[in-house]
Amino acid sequence: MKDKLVLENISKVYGEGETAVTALQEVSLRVKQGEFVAVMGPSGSGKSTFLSIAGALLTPSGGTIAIDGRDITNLSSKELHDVRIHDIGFVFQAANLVPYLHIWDQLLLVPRLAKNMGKQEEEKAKILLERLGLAHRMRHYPEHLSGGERQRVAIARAFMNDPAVILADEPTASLDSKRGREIVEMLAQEVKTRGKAAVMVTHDERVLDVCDRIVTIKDGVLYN
Ligand SMILES: Nc1ncnc2c1ncn2[C@@H]1O[C@H](COP(=O)(O)OP(=O)(O)OP(=O)(O)O)[C@@H](O)[C@H]1O
Repeated sequence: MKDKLVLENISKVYGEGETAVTALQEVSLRVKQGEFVAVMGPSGSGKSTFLSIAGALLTPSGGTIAIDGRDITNLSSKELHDVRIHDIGFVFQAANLVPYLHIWDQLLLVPRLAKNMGKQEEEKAKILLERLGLAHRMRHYPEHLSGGERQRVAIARAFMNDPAVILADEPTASLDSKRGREIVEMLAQEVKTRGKAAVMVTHDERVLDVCDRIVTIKDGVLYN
């Protein structure tokens, strides 16, 4: 299978001089199409920094990143913005839904932002909502959904732009263990069916068996 996400020798130093903090040291990771990798590690070990760099939200101090075979390391901020809109789907700890949009518009916001709106996109949204058991919630606003339902909307939204890479930052943090597991299972299933590469930062040991591979970050060093 093809490598969809490749990070090579990534380092990140925050600040300068005496106050400089090395958050990542020569971290490398390859994620293949259809592969779901969990990243674990203690607080402050560099997990968020790693995910932000993989998601083109933060530029590394050294090393290279490629998504779907394209090197994105030295792109301009406008180009990185486009990479985030077209090539990456994010699922955050809290679902981060837009409070004043119902679920249907929430999903269609993605193609609208990417200026890629059409009948096909509506069809895609419909299929995702059905697959994630949300079809009957289409016209509901986030405040009227349960925590698990909100996370499922966040998952559907992450897949809307058909990205090469899915990045999830503790997606089960606000859920009880049963709901948390359901969410990760759904995420894994979509990753497999659609041939995405996924990386999930988690503290939740109960969902690790759903992942294909577990890596650990300690003091900025990644252990495979
Ligand atoms: N913007 C920043 N400026 C300076 N130092 C930072 C910044 N962001 C993170 N750090 C430092 O970099 C290191 C790694 O932080 P990071 O947030 O990546 O860890 P983490 O593993 O995600 O932690 P947690 O599990 O608590 O979220 C920590 O020492 C942190 O204090």
